[in-house]
Amino acid sequence: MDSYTFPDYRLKRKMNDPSKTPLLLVACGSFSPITFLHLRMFVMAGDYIKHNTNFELIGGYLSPVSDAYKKQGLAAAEHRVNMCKLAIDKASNWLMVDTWEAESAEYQPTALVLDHFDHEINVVRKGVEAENGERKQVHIALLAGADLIQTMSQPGVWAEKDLEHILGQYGSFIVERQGTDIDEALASLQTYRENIYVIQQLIQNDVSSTKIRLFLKRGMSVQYLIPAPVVEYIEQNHLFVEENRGSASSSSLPASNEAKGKDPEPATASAN
Ligand SMILES: Nc1ncnc2c1ncn2[C@@H]1O[C@H](COP(=O)(O)OP(=O)(O)OP(=O)(O)O)[C@@H](O)[C@H]1O
Ligand SMILES: NC(=O)c1ccc[n+]([C@@H]2O[C@H](COP(=O)(O)O)[C@@H](O)[C@H]2O)c1
Repeated sequence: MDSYTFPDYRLKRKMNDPSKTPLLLVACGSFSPITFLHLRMFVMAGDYIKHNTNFELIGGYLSPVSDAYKKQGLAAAEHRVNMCKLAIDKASNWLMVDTWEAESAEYQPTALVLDHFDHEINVVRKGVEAENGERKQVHIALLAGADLIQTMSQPGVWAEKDLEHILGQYGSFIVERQGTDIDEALASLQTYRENIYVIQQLIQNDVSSTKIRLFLKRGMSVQYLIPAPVVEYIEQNHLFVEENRGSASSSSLPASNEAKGKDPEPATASAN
């Protein structure tokens, strides 16, 4: 990780409304490959935040998981990072791709990933400018689909202290997802309810990376389901033609892979 630098070129430097609480959204995921829904999640959250909260968004990050996650269908981190960058390059003025997780040789649990952002934003950069040169600490939050929050009630996938850390300290914006009963998913997370914001998908879109990989494997087009430069990149690099299965196992991986019908891996999420 010698060459790693935290990207901050699209972070808001000064708040528009200093009476609000500055907020940063972080989406952790495989992005194998990135889809329009991954990007829509940020936009839906942006609308929700603007109309329903007292937060002011100062930026958003995609954080592709490390190759050590070994999930079925996980393309090499280098490709996943490149695809994420191509997806946001010209299409967004506030989203960035952070490669800290992807460049790590080891799997980084989500709690540690959020700590990394907290450090970069609130310790290194001392938050964001509010008014009269004064700086405000930025609230860091996890942006995720309902299926991810559902795994938080499944035994062995998340360490209890990680849940406390993620939902108690940081909080989460959850986008509804077809096939997941949000009330059921939140039932055992009531302690953290005031830190969990549920966003309705007013136009249902259930595109997933799994479906994209399946189409590609069958030689079907994925045009208009994922960004055009990503379609081009996949073609040029002959990605997802064969399902690439993770091989090695690691004791620090969460069991969600198994729970979601992915490569079974032994579990126990670590915590800080
Ligand atoms: N259609 C969707 N609706 C709501 N959330 C989604 C959707 N697609 C992805 N997400 C969310 O995006 C985040 C990143 O997900 P990830 O890359 O693991 O996506 P995925 O499309 O579910 O992948 P895969 O199909 O490979 O399991 C997760 O929090 C996931 O819940
Ligand atoms: N214990 C944990 O920290 C934990 C458990 C499950 C998933 N996750 C994260 O959620 C994201 C999405 O994972 P899945 O693609 O397996 O749903 C990944 O970034 C992964 O690292 C973290």
